[in-house]
Formats: sequence, structure tokens, C-alpha cells
Amino acid sequence: MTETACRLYLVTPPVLEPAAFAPKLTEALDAGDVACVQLRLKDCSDDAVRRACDALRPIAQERGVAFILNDHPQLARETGCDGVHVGQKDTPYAQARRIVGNDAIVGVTCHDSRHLAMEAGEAGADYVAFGAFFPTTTKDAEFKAEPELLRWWSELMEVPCVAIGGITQENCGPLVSAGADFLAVVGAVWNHPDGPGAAVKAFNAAIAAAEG
Ligand SMILES: Cc1ncc(COP(=O)(O)OP(=O)(O)O)c(N)n1
Ligand SMILES: Cc1ncsc1CCOP(=O)(O)O
Ligand SMILES: [Mg+2]
Repeated sequence: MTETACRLYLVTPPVLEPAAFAPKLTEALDAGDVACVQLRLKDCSDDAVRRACDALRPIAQERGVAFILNDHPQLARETGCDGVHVGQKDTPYAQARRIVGNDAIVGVTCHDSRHLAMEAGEAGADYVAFGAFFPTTTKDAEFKAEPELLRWWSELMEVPCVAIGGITQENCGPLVSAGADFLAVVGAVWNHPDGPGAAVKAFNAAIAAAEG
């Protein structure tokens, strides 16, 4: 399929049963273009994270899709993930980088802050993530970002930017036009009434339409 400049970054639901989720992930990844999958499990043990990595990581990596673990650099390294995503209250960027190594991806949450993003970019982050752009029920989002932030960042910086928070097939156009390199999505893919495959196809079409 045609590769677009802005690509989809799937984030898993915060609670999942790996065996039940594996076919949903497969359906999503076989439906269209996805750059990356983030395993984002909340309130569960390290062993549960390891089991989920072992079940889901091969599904992504066998398809050439990067598999990134949220919050846990050490587990990301131990389980063979392609990288880790860290937030402002997680392991600091420099420590995460030391743990996963220079070849791994490290992404950093920067909320709505130009300053945090410059800091992360200068430190060597592989991407900076801004959000939440829209209301979301997936997380209590304390920060609200505007598309203008993506425009400013992408015109000034080489480091890719990820947009997150309440993004749907219907509202993503302005984020794509503003220069988002990736759209990170939970609910609009896993809760889509026609299934995750249909959701990915609809996102690919919406991104292509916004890119003109
Ligand atoms: C791509 C992406 N962007 C932002 C986040 C949020 O990270 P964080 O602020 O650490 O919050 P939690 O996701 O850990 O609750 C993310 N995970 N991924
Ligand atoms: C992890 C995270 N960080 C900011 S908003 C958010 C949740 C995004 O989920 P959804 O795509 O369902 O709004
Ligand atoms: Mg975090």
C-alpha cells in the first residue's frame, strides 16, 4: 500500500488478556498501514507485562511493525521490544536510554509543552508526544494540546512528533494537516463498532484524505 507521511501508532487498551487480544491485534495490523504498537498496561505485575510482551511482540515484529513498551525500560530490554515510551513521571529519558541502548526507540511524553519537547529532542529522544488533543475516556488527561503546537514543532524540528488523546477517524484531519508524524490511538481502534481492522482502514483513508 502507499506509504503516507503521517502514520498510525496503535496503543493497546490498559487492561487486556493476551490470548484474547492477539487476534484483535493481528486483525488491526493485517488491515492496513500501522507504524508502531505500544503495549500500555496499567496496574499489573511485571510478570503480566512479560507475558503480554511474549504473546504480542512477535505479531507486530513479524509484520515489520515496531513494538514499544510503555513505562518499563528494563522490561522492554529484557523482552526484546523495539523501544520504550516514558512520561514525565516515569524513568527519566537519559536513564531509559542507558537501559535500552542506542539502537532502541525512546519516545517521551511532552504534554502541551514546547520546553519539554525541546529538552527531549535535544537529549536524543526518537520522538516527542503531544496531547491530549481531544477529550478522552482512556486516561485522565491533565493537559490539552492544540494543533498549532504540531505545526510549530514540525516546521522547526527534525525529531518526529506524535499526537495523542481522543483522536478518531473523524477528527484527525487537522492534526495530519498540522504536521503530526504519527497519530497514537486507543479507543477509536479497539472500540470501533466494525472491529479494529475496519478502524485501521478508516484511519488510513482519513490520513490520506487530509494529506491531499
Ligand atoms: C505515544 C504516547 N504519548 C503519550 C503517552 C502518555 O505517557 P504518560 O504521560 O507516561 O502516561 P501513561 O501512558 O503512562 O499513563 C503514551 N503512553 N504514549
Ligand atoms: C495515554 C494517553 N496519554 C494522553 S491521552 C492518552 C489516552 C489516549 O487514548 P484514546 O485514543 O482512547 O483517547
Ligand atoms: Mg507513563
